[in-house]
Amino acid sequence: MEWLIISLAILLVLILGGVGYVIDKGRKVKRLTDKPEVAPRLDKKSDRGSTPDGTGTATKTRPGTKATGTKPTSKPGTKPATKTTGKPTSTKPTSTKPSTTKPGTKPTPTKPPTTPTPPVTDSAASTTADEATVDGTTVDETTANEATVDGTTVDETTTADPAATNAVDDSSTIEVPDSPAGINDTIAPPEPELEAEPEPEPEPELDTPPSTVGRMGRLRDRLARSNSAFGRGLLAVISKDEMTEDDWEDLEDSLLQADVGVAAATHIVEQLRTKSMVEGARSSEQIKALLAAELTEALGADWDRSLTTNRDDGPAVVMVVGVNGTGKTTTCGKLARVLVGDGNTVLMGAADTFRAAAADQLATWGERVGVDVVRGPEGADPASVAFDAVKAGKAQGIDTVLVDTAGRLHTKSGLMDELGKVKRVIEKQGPVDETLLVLDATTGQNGLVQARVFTDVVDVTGVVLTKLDGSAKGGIVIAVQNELGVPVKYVGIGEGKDDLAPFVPEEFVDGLLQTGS
Ligand SMILES: Nc1nc2c(ncn2[C@@H]2O[C@H](COP(=O)(O)OP(=O)(O)OP(=O)(O)O)[C@@H](O)[C@H]2O)c(=O)[nH]1
Repeated sequence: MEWLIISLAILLVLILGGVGYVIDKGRKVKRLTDKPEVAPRLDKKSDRGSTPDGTGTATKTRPGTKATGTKPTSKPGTKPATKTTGKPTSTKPTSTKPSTTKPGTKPTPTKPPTTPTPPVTDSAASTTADEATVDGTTVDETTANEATVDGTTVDETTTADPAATNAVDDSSTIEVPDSPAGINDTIAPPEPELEAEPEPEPEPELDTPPSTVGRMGRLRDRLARSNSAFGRGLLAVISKDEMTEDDWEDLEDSLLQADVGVAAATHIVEQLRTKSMVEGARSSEQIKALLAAELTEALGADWDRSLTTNRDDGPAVVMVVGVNGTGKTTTCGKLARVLVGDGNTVLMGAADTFRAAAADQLATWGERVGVDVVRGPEGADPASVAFDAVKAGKAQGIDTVLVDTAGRLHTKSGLMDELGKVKRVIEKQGPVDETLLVLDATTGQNGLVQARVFTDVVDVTGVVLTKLDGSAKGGIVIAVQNELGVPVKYVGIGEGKDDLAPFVPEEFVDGLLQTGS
């Protein structure tokens, strides 16, 4: 009996042992078969990681976040390890979406590829830790990391969700190279194309204006053509064999028609009659010679027609004034050429701020001979422009500053006062050496009325008689001088750039009577 009990006990132990072994085996088998079940849980978590906002997934693909050393897969769609270390080849410089950050975490600021960003591994690690928390279950860090590094899971996610794949790709684009050298290799900005050195503009060829010496003589034919009626009328009268009383009267009429003026015409005829009688001149050639001498005398052969063009203590200042359209600006331009041709340095001041084109016109004239123009904005105070021009001329050691002024009607007292102001303001810099009144020869006696008003306001030192080439009334020169008591210093005999000549009475008369031909 005792033996039987012992045998049963042994049998029981054996049975229990066998059962235990089987159970244990079964558990092991179960554990083995249960392991894949973990994956769905982790997959689920991975899915959550790529939640609708698309964040998290990209971070998970980063091999840099590996904690267990599990081999990353190299399936398509996953980023090769080299990319996480910032290797340049697949970096997409355009894709720096902050969507690669997890909700609640600070979005990675979008930065240009060259801007260093925080190390990816740190960010990824913290993301992994966050996941462990977000999961809501107690997941040890290793499991969390496993989830992170489970290439299969990630691959499934990225394959299933193209957007997530993009996110993965995008995430890699914000990764920075390990070294500055890497940066340079990858995203060095394209070499800026060196701009071709601009060809230096060729120096404009400057004109060399011809000397003014004998210029009027060279232009005598043009003067003769214009005044041919005047000249022919005079010659026709004096070509008679013997001058009668009527002939002397006809001669006086011819002078009056040429705008010589009554007093001057009467004086000229009286002088001529007397001299021809005294000298016994009878032939037309003799009378013609006497007439030429008389006209030259009337033109004031002794007048000082020189222009002050430089001074020791600063630039000579020449102001150009007159009514609208007489040719002031043109005269300034031509005069600049004359002065340059005579060896002076010149600066022009565009004080005609009323007519915008005047300054441009002046600049064009200046460019041809290398003369600068000081100008102000349209409508600027002409006095201040004139002041600035003279100041600049002084600073630059210029010989002559030419100041063009706006045309103004002599009847407008406000405008005439303005002219007085311009002169006074210039005088704060130094004296105005010359005030040239520009008169249009074709306006005849009306020009004299204008001239009188101008001389009252500004001290006119000389007259420029323009458009003499288009006038049959060359006698105006005599009238102007007699009326104003100031000499005609220059005459305009055409629109050409060098058609301004210093006035020389002998040559004027020569052109008129064709005595030299
Ligand atoms: N035929 C001829 N035309 C001239 C002469 N001088 C000037 N002109 C012309 O006269 C016109 C007026 O000349 P501008 O110099 O513009 O006259 P301006 O006095 O400055 O004019 P405003 O500024 O409006 O007062 C232009 O067409 C010139 O070419 C000249 O001696 N002969």
